Amino acid sequence: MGLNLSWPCSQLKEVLGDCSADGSVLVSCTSEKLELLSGLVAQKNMPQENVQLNSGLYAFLFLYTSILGYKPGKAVVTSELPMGSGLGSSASFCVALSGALIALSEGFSLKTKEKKDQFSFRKNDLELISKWAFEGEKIIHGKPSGIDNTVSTFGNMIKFKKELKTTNPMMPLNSTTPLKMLITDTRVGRNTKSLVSSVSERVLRHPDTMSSVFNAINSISDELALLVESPAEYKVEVSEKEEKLKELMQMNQGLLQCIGVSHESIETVVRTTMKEKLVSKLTGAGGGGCVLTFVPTLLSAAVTEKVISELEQCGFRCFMVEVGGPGVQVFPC
Ligand SMILES: Nc1ncnc2c1ncn2[C@@H]1O[C@H](COP(=O)(O)OP(=O)(O)OP(=O)(O)O)[C@@H](O)[C@H]1O
Ligand SMILES: C[C@@](O)(CCO)CC(=O)[O-]
Ligand SMILES: [Mg+2]
Repeated sequence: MGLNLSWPCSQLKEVLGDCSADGSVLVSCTSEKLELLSGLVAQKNMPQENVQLNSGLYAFLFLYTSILGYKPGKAVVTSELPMGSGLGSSASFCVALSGALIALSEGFSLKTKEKKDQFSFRKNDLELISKWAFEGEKIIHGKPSGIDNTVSTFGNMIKFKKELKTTNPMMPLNSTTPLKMLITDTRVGRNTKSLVSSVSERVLRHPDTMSSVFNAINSISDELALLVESPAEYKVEVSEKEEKLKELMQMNQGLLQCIGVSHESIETVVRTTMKEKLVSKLTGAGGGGCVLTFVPTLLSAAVTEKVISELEQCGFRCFMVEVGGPGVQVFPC
């Protein structure tokens, strides 16, 4: 981001007071602490165009001082994800940071894999990292569900249901077929926090209707989870499965539009891809940001290129990805 900021450890201690930093003991950021953190950031007089980064800096200072205390250190952050675009950049940032800080914290030892210089976290550590990252997400985004930090930590595909308080809210899915998606970044900036609160306001205005829409979205998620785990061995089975997936994505986009998180730019992507019978849905909080287009196994390269070129002519940016991947990993430098 081209920012280079530093705070003397003595100043952090003076402003934030004595703390018994311990990576294994989770704490939440209180509003008083947030006020102190915002004071530390405000004195850097950052340019106005960077103001949206402030919440990330509060999360950074909170996680750093809560896990490592006032130990001196240098953190360099680089990212390939577009920020504030619905790809979970805020959670990835918090997970990567928490992972690195936990790995450096006292009394912590990483499990060494056979491969030289590659380390891995134990399951309990991953849970801890995800929880710390959730605390960071709360600073950035107000009321996160926990889905983004969970996926960023554990990787692969996860079915996540926030209300499952009694049991684990997450269930890893064993996907039987690779899923390819075209990501289109509309480059329309938006903010997860304000989008989520606009949905809450709509819920207050139309509680019954919104509740029915949420139920429908829940059923789509359940159906999708079953679908991705169902085996498909033959071409015909694969294409049947893909048709169902397309239909679920299409219905999901319709419902997301209904709760007010679509955007003109998102609808442009939906219409452009629809010309080639491809289905798209917004991702993350919506309101602009990124859109996912499902890429069927047998889609020809010519059609893919045609769609990408048309989307790029609208000023959008496209990336081809496969769903799933590893979660948090640590490599010593
Ligand atoms: N790599 C990063 N480094 C520092 N801060 C970051 C980084 N990524 C995200 N942030 C912080 O998070 C904010 C964006 O979070 P937001 O939740 O709105 O977007 P997102 O996570 O990309 O999208 P979504 O939550 O919808 O998937 C940024 O304005 C910044 O404060
Ligand atoms: C929009 C949202 O569902 C994901 C943001 O990437 C919000 C959340 O679950 O915290
Ligand atoms: Mg986010």
